[in-house]
Amino acid sequence: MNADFVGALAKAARPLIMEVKRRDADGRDLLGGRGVAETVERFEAAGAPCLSVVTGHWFGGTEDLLTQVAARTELPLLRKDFLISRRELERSRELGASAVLLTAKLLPASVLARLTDHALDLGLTPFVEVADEADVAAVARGSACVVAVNNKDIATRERLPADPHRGRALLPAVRSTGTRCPVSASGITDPEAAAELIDAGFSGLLIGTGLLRARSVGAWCAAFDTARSASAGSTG
Ligand SMILES: O=P(O)(O)OC[C@@H](O)[C@@H](O)c1c[nH]c2ccccc12
Repeated sequence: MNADFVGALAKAARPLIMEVKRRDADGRDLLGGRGVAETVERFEAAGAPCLSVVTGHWFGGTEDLLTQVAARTELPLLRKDFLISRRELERSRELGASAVLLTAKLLPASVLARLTDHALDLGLTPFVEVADEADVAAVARGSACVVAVNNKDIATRERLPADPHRGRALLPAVRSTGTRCPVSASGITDPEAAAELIDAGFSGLLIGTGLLRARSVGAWCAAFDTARSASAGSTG
């Protein structure tokens, strides 16, 4: 269905991209015995505007996981994988993705630009992940992209703890790409910290582990809402 990913995120009451991921970087199960259908239902019930689906094998993902999620929801889907070719982007669209991960750290700038253009030609939103200023400098067609700061490092296969300050420090550079949609991704587990990132100026957050491990996604989101209204009250 390839629905509008950025539009859905922009109008969401809770701008949380909720992620379906089978395992963490150390191979520990994240679905907690739930099936894909139940996981999608939990996220939809909590008002997710869009979902991320990890098809990357580091995290126990497969293409079939995207097919399964796409069969169960109309929400716009981000395919999270280390995509490196035009063919993979075409395949992502066939499988039902609306947005595709392009990892700046992994791709030479010219390839990143070419894949960004190809994604846009296919009607897919480029979700460009950056981790430092050099990555940000390589972003092409920023105004048409989601630009997401990854708080973890792919060089260590995301096994080391996240650096939550990375996003704040990089935000001015991220904005200078022209993106309408700066996102903070990875390692966000606590609703108060999530609310602070929105306060700091991110338009969306991508959260996998924190929500998959939450006993109740609804309660996590309610705590997020409370933390946001508390900070809105304190700033006037
Ligand atoms: O589970 P976390 O810490 O909330 O992280 C989500 C997401 O950012 C992470 O899964 C991710 C970041 N970069 C990726 C690249 C491929 C697959 C997955 C990812």
